[in-house]
Amino acid sequence: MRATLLQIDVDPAEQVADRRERVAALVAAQRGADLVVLPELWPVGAFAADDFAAEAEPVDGGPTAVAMAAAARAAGAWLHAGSIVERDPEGPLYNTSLLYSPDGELRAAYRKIHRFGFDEGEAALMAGGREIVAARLPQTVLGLATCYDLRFPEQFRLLVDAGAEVLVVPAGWPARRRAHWRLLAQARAVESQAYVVACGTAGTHAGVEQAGHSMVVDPWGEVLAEAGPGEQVLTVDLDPARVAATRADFPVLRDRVLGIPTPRP
Ligand SMILES: O=C(O)CCC(=O)C(=O)O
Repeated sequence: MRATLLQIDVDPAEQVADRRERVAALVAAQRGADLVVLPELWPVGAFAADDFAAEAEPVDGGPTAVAMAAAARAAGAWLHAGSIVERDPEGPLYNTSLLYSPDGELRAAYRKIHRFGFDEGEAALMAGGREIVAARLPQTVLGLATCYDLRFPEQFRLLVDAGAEVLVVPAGWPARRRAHWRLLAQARAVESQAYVVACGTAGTHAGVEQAGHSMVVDPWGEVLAEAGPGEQVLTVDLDPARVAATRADFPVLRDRVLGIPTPRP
């Protein structure tokens, strides 16, 4: 299973509509990939909170959704289109990831559960999702999480319980915490005995330098491929059978002890 990560440079000098068109062409050019992955909030920038409301769009029929559905069709690949600022018809904004099949059908939408910003930015402006999302592909089962979610192992346990074998994590991770990015991606892979496909952005927007260094980690925790700091296309072959093999050879997930009550001193 060939995965291609598109680590996009989110440059505020580039208009959102221009970036959307450029990225759609880049996705469409990835023929031969089984799965193409984009980062978190690449149209607007994960830290461009002042622009969230203006750039918010619906999941059905919004400009990014339309462009990504067409790009998935052109590439003939599954497309995890990173995330958009979703404007729900009921009002709230969400940080929502979109997954398209090779025929351009929307197969899953995941609203980021853990909002980043400590009462500012995304945490103040967006609502949080309440649903664990896993999606079956012909080759494997994807588990969806976004950026800050990487810090919350309990979400990944629920994804494992939902059958996930490849954990896809689009991000807009700051360069300042690049060491955490690598450590957490490897930790989630080791504890889940699953692949982690972590795709971040490059460049600097809203004054926040991005970490880049998108990576694919295997179920043993080894980094199979890693990008540098700039815009980059990173392609890696995954073997979904390695997930079951790792879980069978070293069956820690089987040894989980559940239901121990939490003491209330
Ligand atoms: O957890 C972090 O250090 C970064 C999280 C983040 O930037 C985000 O979720 O947008």
